[in-house]
Amino acid sequence: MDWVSTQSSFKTADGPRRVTLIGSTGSIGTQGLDVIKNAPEQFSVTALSGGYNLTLLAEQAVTFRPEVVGAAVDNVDELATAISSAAREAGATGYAPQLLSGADAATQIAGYSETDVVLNGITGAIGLEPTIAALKAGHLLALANKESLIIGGQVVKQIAAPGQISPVDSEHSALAQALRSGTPEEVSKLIVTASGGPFFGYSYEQLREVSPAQALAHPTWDMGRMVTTNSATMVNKALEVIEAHLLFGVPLERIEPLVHRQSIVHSMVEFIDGSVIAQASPPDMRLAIALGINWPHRVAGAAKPCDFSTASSWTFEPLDESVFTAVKLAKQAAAASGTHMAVYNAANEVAVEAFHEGRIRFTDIVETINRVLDAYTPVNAELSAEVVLQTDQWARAHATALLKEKA
Ligand SMILES: NC(=O)C1=CN([C@@H]2O[C@H](COP(=O)(O)OP(=O)(O)OC[C@H]3O[C@@H](n4cnc5c(N)ncnc54)[C@H](OP(=O)(O)O)[C@@H]3O)[C@@H](O)[C@H]2O)C=CC1
Ligand SMILES: CC(=O)[C@@H](O)[C@H](O)COP(=O)(O)O
Ligand SMILES: [Mn+2]
Repeated sequence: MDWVSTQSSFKTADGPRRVTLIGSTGSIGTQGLDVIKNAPEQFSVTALSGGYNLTLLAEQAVTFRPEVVGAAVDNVDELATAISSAAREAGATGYAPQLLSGADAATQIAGYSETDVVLNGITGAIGLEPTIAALKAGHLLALANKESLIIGGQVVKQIAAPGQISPVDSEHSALAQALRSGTPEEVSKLIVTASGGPFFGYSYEQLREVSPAQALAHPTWDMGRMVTTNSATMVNKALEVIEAHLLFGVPLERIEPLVHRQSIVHSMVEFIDGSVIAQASPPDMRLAIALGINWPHRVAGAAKPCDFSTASSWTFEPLDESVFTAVKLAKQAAAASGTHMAVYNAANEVAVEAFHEGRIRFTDIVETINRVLDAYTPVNAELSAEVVLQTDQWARAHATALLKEKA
């Protein structure tokens, strides 16, 4: 527990927090704006960064009136036109934000100085540069984009001040809350719960035949395409085990996945006296987002609590690691070197796209990660963001070539 302080020693502004949202048009981003809309006395929006959904981004901009708006599109005029037309439709006048566009817009916006908190809700390795920019600018980083921490590893940890990252991933928010119950020396185990995804109980042979539509039918959460697919392969749980290790400094052998089909207990900490502290709430990311952007303080009414007035059951069962090998593979990769997880993640991102394009089977996703890791030899260079990004590029190219051979 060396890094995310359970009480947060990181100094944030007193009073209302100014929030920058990276990936504002996605699942995390839109729920983040919902949290802010419901607590206007606690938060304001400084900057919004989206990808390609300019209609939604422009609507958000006109509603929340941030100082800066950015999109991934190449031409800034497209963004300007979208905002003018959203303003006209809403009858809004006199709003002229600073506009940014292109591949670098999210990073520039994450580093924009006039803010207190950056919610990073982008998907994938492209979140690394915004994560680093937010940390270097001295902002609290409410981190949903787990990939940036996992691939950045020690590079990100060295840039972050103690308590500068607040977890938004539901399991890590739960762990951070449970860890408030004891000292680092008193922690014996982190238990990371998993819904089990849509294919819980499937054999390997059954998994070979599943379709993209089936993989996107998550039993409990409504999320973006990448994280939903990762839940189905258990790559999401694999990434989350490594994320917990990096956030809380607990050794990998003392972090375990546990299937909990209801997604109500979001994770648990076992202490040395045999006590287990769990965090429970119905599956609603607004709770973790609200706590993340307001860390370490709770936001009243952020989400509904469990309803214990009617009978319900919570179940817990081990993950079948003979069928779902992603967690074991990630633990091996994370132990191998500081860049193996960048390879793991990049190979996964390429394979997930190929699966959704109908080019490979579901079981080929983890198989591809395995094969790219097997082919990887770390470069003999000091670990840096550049080395991580070069490794990411190598792994993408290698995975792409492997999948071409397969076709
Ligand atoms: N959704 C959830 O409940 C949870 C998500 N997470 C994590 O949070 C992160 C976000 O997930 P989620 O919200 O589901 O993902 P989504 O796919 O719903 O959203 C991704 C966001 O990133 C934007 N984006 C895509 N490409 C670019 C680009 N090149 N430059 C800038 N922005 C870009 C998208 O913009 P646009 O749509 O405009 O193209 C969108 O705003 C992931 O790391 C995920 O693992 C963690 C826990 C729960
Ligand atoms: C909501 C959230 O944090 C997701 O990362 C969630 O954990 C996905 O569910 P799985 O447990 O199925 O991976
Ligand atoms: Mn999660």
